[in-house]
Amino acid sequence: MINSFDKKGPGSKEYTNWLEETIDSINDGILVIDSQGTVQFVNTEYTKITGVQPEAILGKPLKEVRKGAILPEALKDGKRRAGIYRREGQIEYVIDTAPVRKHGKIVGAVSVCKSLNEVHFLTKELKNSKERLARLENTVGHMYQTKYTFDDIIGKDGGLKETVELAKKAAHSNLNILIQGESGTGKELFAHAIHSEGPRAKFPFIPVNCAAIPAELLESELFGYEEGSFTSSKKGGKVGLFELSNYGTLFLDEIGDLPFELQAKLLRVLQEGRIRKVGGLQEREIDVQVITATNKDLGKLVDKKRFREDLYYRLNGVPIMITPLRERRRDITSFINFLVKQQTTTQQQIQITEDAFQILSQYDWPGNTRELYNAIHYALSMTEAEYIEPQHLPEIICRHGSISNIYSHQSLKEIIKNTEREVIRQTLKTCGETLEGKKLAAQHLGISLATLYNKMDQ
Ligand SMILES: Nc1ncnc2c1ncn2[C@@H]1O[C@H](COP(=O)(O)OP(=O)(O)OP(=O)(O)O)[C@@H](O)[C@H]1O
Repeated sequence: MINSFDKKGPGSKEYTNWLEETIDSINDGILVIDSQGTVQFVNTEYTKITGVQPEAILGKPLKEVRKGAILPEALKDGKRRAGIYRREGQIEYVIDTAPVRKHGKIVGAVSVCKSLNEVHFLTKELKNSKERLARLENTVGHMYQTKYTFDDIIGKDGGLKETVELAKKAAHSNLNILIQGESGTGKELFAHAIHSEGPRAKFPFIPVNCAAIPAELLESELFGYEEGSFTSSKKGGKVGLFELSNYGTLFLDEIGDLPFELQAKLLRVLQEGRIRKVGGLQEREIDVQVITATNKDLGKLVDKKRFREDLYYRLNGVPIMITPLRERRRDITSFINFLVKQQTTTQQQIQITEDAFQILSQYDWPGNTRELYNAIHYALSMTEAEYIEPQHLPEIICRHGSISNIYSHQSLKEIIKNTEREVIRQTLKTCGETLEGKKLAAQHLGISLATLYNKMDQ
């Protein structure tokens, strides 16, 4: 050991003081006895752990002041002992003991004690961290899983059946897939179904909406960045979505909105199968199936030079076109049946009247299936009876179906009878179904009670 006491050397007062201070600053409790078993030294941590003050113990035989002390055994048998458990009130600790030898002769013994409170604390922390990690893994696992399979796709009209068949084949290929169709036609649903059908199903499915991420962030989101590559960059850098979806599927929604500068970078990644983080030098191989979707006409964007032609062909490995709902009207019945069944209980048998159905099947559905779903959910919450009628549908859809369209299949007699029945039903709903309510309803309608009963029976 090299220190400033070398001149005075071990044995000097300064040296002893320095040694005591050193031992005192150790994080474990230390107690030393001499060859007679008398306590010669305790450090501050020993008092902290055991609660025993130095004046209560120093210069006294350890066996007398600490009943059951094991340290004097080391004087007799010269053995080391480790991990002896002790408890002092709330404080738990473990002791290691060892004899102190000089020229082979036992001249004393030392014990080192460690508080278990810290160990307990750290164990608890570790347990919490493990639980947090498990929760995170669970959440992240769910985040990266698909929600739908091909079984969730409803309908087969207007070529949808063939589209599903094509998508199933594409799922087993390694080709990039481009899904085109109007908003709400089910492009994202198809992307989920393709991923869950194919061999990549057990790996991540990562959806990215290219229109929702600011252009200046998109590149680092997709490819990641190295630490310090820009002022607000995170410590340790960031893993990009391409890398996160390795062996799985990256779903780039609204690909028509991908900034032109990024299109060249995406093309490079798709051609080379390698990515390089923003601000990085190293390249990393990736194995990702890329599914893209757009409700824009990508071909037209190419013509207008707003989308790179070479990228368009790269992405369009398997082109999937989803027909708009107005061109597969027969599917509307399947959607309605599915939604009504899904939303109602077995006791509550809600049906859709012919008039309401006519309106739904003649409407153009610019928002496609999404709009139809919303309309049916709206109607189900508007009706209190067991059938959905035109007045329960969203106003915009009702307004669209003209009178002649709505009633085109009915005779005038039927229209009058149905309208009368509906007016009576609404009036009774307001006045009540009791005798008094019926009298009031008849009065409101300007008919006798007998006529009201008569019409109610029809
Ligand atoms: N054929 C279908 N069968 C069952 N549900 C469907 C079908 N098509 C669409 N849907 C449902 O309609 C809603 C809209 O679908 P989705 O989000 O996949 O459409 P999108 O084409 O991706 O729309 P956008 O272009 O606006 O992003 C979703 O709730 C989806 O589950």
